[in-house]
Amino acid sequence: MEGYNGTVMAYGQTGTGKTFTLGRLGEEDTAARGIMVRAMEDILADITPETDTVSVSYLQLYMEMIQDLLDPVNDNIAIVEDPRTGDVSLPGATVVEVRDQKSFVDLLRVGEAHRVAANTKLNTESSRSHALLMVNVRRAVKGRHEMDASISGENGHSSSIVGSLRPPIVRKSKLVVVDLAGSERIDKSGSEGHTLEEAKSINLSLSALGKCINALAENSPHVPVRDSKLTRLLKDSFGGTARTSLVVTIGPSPRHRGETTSTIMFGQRAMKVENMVKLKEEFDYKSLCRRLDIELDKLIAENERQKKYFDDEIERITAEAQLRVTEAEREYKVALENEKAKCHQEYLDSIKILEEKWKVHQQSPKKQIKETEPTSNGVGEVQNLLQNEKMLRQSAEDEANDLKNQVLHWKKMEAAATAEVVKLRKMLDTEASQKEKLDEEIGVLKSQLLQLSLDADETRRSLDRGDGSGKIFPGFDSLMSHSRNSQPREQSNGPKPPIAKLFEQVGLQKILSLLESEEPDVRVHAVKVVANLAAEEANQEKIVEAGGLTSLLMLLRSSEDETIRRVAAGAIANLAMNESNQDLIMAQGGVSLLSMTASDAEDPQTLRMVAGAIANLCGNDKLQTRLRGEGGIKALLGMVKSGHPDVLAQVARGIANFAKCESRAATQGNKVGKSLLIDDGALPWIVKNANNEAAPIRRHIELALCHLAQHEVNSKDIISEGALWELVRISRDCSREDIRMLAYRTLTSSPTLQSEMRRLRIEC
Ligand SMILES: Nc1ncnc2c1ncn2[C@@H]1O[C@H](COP(=O)(O)OP(=O)(O)OP(=O)(O)O)[C@@H](O)[C@H]1O
Repeated sequence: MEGYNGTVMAYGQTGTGKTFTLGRLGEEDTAARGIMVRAMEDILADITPETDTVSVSYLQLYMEMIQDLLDPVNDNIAIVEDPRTGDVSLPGATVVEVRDQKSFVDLLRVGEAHRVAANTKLNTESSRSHALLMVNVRRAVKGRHEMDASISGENGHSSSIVGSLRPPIVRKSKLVVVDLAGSERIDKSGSEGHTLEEAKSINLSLSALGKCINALAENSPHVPVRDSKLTRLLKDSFGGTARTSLVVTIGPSPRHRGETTSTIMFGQRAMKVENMVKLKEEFDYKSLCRRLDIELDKLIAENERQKKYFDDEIERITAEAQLRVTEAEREYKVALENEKAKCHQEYLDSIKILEEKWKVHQQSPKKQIKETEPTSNGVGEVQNLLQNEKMLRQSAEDEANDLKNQVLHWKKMEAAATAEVVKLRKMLDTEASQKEKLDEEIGVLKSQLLQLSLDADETRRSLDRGDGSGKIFPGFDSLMSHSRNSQPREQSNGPKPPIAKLFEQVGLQKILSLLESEEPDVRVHAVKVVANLAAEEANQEKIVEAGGLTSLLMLLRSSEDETIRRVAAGAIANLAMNESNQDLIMAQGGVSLLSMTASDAEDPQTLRMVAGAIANLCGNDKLQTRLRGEGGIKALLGMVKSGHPDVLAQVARGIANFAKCESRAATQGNKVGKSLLIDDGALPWIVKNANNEAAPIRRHIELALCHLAQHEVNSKDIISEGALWELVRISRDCSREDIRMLAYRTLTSSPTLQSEMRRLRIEC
């Protein structure tokens, strides 16, 4: 009952064994245990203490008051209905967690002791109240701990962030066992006074229950659940979402013929009520909140760490640049001072030399008169010295200019360093805003994935309910409409479906990359989205081009999750509608992977998807031999074990496609030998199901048989396996005129079949 609600009710005349059937503890004789004890044994046997909790409330409805049988002082418990889900609960009731069978039996004993019993004429221990045992089982769905682990990993990969926003799922199951008070006629039970009031109250609530059952059985738009507390409490149990079993008890005495008839009629009416069993899963938002808090703390710490790193880096670069500028200025000043000092010294030395020469010249006048030439020589020397001084000045100026240039160069470098710092700051700002954008994008992606997953689950549930629209699950839709030229479904007149929106906003590449996510849940959602996209013919080529087919085949090969394999197979089935994709599927070993999936799977829906994919490949003339060589036909025939009509319909379609291709090849002279289908042992199954009551299965098989019989070399097997009789039946009775005519033409054109028919005196 994991994730589902269940109800067991016992209804019947007083004293006929309702409490006997439901409530016996069977302490001395285990064979005498009632349904309550046995049900709890079953539940406890399936419990894993790490993930599951089982809790019990035990109540009685007495005179329209709900009393807690585990705490009788609490005798006016209110019924609360969840306006969103319609679930009924009793928050005021005592809830006791049950860990073993013994503690449960002790609880039942306490409850039974408090149950109001009064003597009536009919039953010395007649229960005067309706007793309700409520067992709640909560199961944390597997795999969440892995997600937690990845969140606590060092570098939060984006896919793990996506996963962290998916709340853990709790599967809630509720079993309600109702021991109704006796349905009796007041005069028979001899009720008087207070007991009469009890009887009236009991009859009132049971008649309210009867009215609800009648309304539901007749599909009446109004069901009067509000007429009594009993019907309000059991609202979910009839015509709701629970699996409901009704036990009716009757007395063997002819005296009670009237009660017996009305009890049986009650049961018959109740059998007409159809419930829609619904899986109860809830998100565990508290645990998600805790996880997000941790995630947030981590992101804040990471953000602060990065900010500090960049601040330190800016400080370091600024200090370095400053140091280099100061060093350059210092070097320049020293060099300048040195050069100045050197020039000054040279200047002083030159002056000194000149002064000395001048003195020598003054001290020897005669020589000066005699040597007219030397005088002119002295002037030349001065002129030379002045010339030298000028040159020295010039070189000092040049060097000063060099140094100035150097300072200019260093200043430029300082400006470049400052520009680099500004650039780094800008880069930081850009990165921060990109991070913000990415965070937003991830948020959108996560909510879209969540929404899509809910949509996909909802459509799948709708499919399971089979509400007949036939267009609920795009994968299913396309799978069934296997015509290669099928028109694309609804064009863009109306609002775009969520998948198409996601496709546009997120991009195919990103969606496909999620197929390889570490997170199992993200993989599940991603494969569902890809399967939905693959249902649209317009997307199929893009998916294959972007490597989606390879990823889907990889999932078939490596995933251990049944849902992933089922949805991946469905997506492959849709892609296999296209002829060029069929070649690619074969080339990438798709047939072996599909066969392997078929042999491992038990879920009929997985088998249906796999069979659908192979059936599409069967319709390709060029792939016949390879498909069969890689075990495609064997895998297809192996799936008939499932017995599920949806699976059988796909198998039959595959066989019909294959037989048609073979017959075409035979007509064109490309096939000589016997049918590969017959070699692989398909004929006995074909004969057995040629008259299957499900029209889609029957139609495909009839076609397959006609195609097989068209090739003369198959005739002997057709006769020996008894398929001739089926062909004759098809030619006479088939409601589809085209198939009827095909069978007739086949029979009349085959010499071997004709001679056998003459031998058996059969006429078409
Ligand atoms: N299958 C059975 N075999 C033997 N004894 C039975 C059986 N069914 C009922 N009884 C006996 O009949 C008596 C009445 O049964 P029980 O109390 O279960 O009836 P009930 O339908 O719950 O009555 P009420 O509606 O008045 O509570 C009990 O003594 C019980 O032991």
